[in-house]
Amino acid sequence: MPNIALVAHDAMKAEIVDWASHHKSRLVGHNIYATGTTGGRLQDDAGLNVERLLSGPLGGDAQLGAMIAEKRLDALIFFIDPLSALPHDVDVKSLLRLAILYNTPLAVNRSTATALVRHLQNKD
Ligand SMILES: O=C(CO)COP(=O)(O)O
Repeated sequence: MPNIALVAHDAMKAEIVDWASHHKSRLVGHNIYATGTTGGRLQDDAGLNVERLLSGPLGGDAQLGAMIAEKRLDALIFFIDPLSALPHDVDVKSLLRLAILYNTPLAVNRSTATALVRHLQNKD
C-alpha cells in the first residue's frame, strides 16, 4: 500500500478534516501518516486510521522530510496556512524543499489534494 502523509496547520485543520471525510473511501487504501495534532483530528473527527508522528513544530515535519529522503513516502498533502507566520517556518520550508528535490507528489491546498488522491486511486 502506498504511504501518504496528511498535514495541516492549525487554521487549516477543520478544512483537512472536512476534506479527508469527503475522500475517506479514497484514503483508506493507503497507509496514512500525519503529524501529531493533525493525526489526532483525522482519527477523532474523520475516523481514519493514522500513524501519528511528532507534532510538526516538535519534529514531525522533519520526520516526514526524512521519510521523503529515504524514499518511504509516496505523496504529501500539506494544507499550509497562507495567512500566519509560524515559529517553525524553517521546518516547513525544509519539508517542502525535500518534496520538491525528490519529486514527491505534493498538494498544498484542497483542489490539488483532490486531484492527487484521484490520481493515486487511478494508479492502483
Ligand atoms: O505544524 C504542522 C506542520 O508544519 C502540523 O503539525 P501538527 O499536526 O502537530 O499541528
